[in-house]
Amino acid sequence: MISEEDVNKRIAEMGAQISEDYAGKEIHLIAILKGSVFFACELAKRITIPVTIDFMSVSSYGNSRESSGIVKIAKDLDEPILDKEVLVVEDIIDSGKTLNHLKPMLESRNPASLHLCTLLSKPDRREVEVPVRYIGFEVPDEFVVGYGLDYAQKYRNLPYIGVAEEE
Ligand SMILES: O=P(O)(O)OC[C@H]1O[C@H](OP(=O)(O)OP(=O)(O)O)[C@H](O)[C@@H]1O
Ligand code: HPA
Ligand SMILES: [Mg+2]
Repeated sequence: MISEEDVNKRIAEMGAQISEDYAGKEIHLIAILKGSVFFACELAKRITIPVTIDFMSVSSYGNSRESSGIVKIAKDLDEPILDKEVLVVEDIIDSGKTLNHLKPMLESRNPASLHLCTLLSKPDRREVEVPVRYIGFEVPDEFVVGYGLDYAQKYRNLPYIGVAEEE
């Protein structure tokens, strides 16, 4: 669906935009495991202001193509986010349930600011609205894999975005 070249080009643009928007500040990236790790690493490399990074593990899809609706926190952040400029990094926003659950939880820890950044967004599937500051690509309603996105834990390592065909 999206070639390796196009993904990497877009991530470089996003990194430049974020560096400009947060000029003079430090940015604290929160990557949501596991899907966003590939994107978060590429993005961090393209940000030219000081960057720190932390990880949180939540999962609602398990091995299926549909969100269970239950957002399970398997690992919390290592560091407090009080007074930090926080950017939550996701690989995809689909129903919106994951971020809808996470955003108020993180905001209650009083960061200086908190915005969302996602490589992909699937607007046709949205069940709850979440305000997203940075979106790499809007994609149609197909189950996508690659660049961190899995189907039953596989295909995360593809360097491009593809579509998982129905069996
Ligand atoms: O907008 P939503 O419908 O909530 O879907 C988006 C979330 O689902 C995926 O995670 P998943 O639960 O599959 O965990 P994973 O990152 O470990 O694959 C993806 O990485 C997002 O975190
Ligand atoms: O399209 C998708 N692909 C992989 N994981 C996902 N999690 C939510 N939507 C998707
Ligand atoms: Mg997944």
